[in-house]
Amino acid sequence: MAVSKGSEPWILMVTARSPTNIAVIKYWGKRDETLILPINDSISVTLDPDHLCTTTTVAVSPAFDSDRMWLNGKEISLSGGRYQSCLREIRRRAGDVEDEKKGIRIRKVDWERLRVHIASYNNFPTAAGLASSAAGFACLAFALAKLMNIKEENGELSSIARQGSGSACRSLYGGFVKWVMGNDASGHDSIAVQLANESHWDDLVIIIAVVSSQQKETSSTAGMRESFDTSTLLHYRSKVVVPRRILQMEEAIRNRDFQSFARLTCADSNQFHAVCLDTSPPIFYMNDTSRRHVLLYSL
Ligand SMILES: Nc1ncnc2c1ncn2[C@@H]1O[C@H](COP(=O)(O)OP(=O)(O)OP(=O)(O)O)[C@@H](O)[C@H]1O
Ligand SMILES: C[C@@](O)(CCOP(=O)(O)OP(=O)(O)O)CC(=O)O
Repeated sequence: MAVSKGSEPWILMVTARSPTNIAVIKYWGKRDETLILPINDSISVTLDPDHLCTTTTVAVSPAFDSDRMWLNGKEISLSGGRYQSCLREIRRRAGDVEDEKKGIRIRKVDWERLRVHIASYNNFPTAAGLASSAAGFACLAFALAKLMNIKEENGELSSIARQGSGSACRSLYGGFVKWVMGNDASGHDSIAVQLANESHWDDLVIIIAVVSSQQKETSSTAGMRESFDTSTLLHYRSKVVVPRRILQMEEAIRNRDFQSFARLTCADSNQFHAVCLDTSPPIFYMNDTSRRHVLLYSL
């Protein structure tokens, strides 16, 4: 039983902050939509949390009668499969929690019954192509894991964040991160691993130019589903191009070889947009400003 010394209803809270990550070899396409298992490995750079980040507070109290969430101040529904998967996976692993000062003791079994409230803020545009789902679900998984005293083992937290949004598994680590696609149908081997920490290449500067803060017309989830179903280029890319590029990108990062890093990043981003164009009906994520910049950087 969850108990407290006093008669007042108690509340326990945890606040966490997670940065977003930008893929330099992109994830686009799932082999399993429910578990969120990708068709290729991907590599990203995690940004400094002082810039683009999510801040999430999670709270538990016997006074709460349902799980609820507010995103950027507005209540959102938690009925979507992704939020439910994260909550279920976290509750399954929850441990005992004791707060001696407040006189609160929560046993492992209590977590099935106790409800949580979640408040999350992104300090950058949501659903606009800046990986809000990555920072958001990484932060959610991390904050809930702290609240419920979960011991992180073998990338388990990255596997839970992945079930919220694929790219989120990479935001749990700083520096350069690879999401290994894995082979197993259970998804246990589809986790993120750190390739190099944030100090490895500390004179690398990332500039984020926000060319539009409007919500995208096609979400990443819907877009990659349509590409998977209709684009032949996507399947060629995932089987032939990406495995080669992953090795080249790992080498470029290891050697801090900016020429190769920039060339591969631009080539992979352009191929991702080519896959979107090869999708039926085609998807356009670039606007006139981003198109002008792609031309500028290719010169
Ligand atoms: N802080 C957050 N906490 C939990 N979920 C979030 C948070 N921020 C965004 N999301 C979820 O992620 C969705 C947006 O994901 P989507 O992949 O479409 O856009 P993005 O991640 O901003 O861009 P991209 O994937 O192209 O980089 C939102 O509609 C919401 O469901
Ligand atoms: C273009 C991308 O940013 C797509 C990210 O897609 P999401 O991770 O947002 O998709 P879901 O797994 O369906 O939530 C490339 C990348 O981050 O690797």
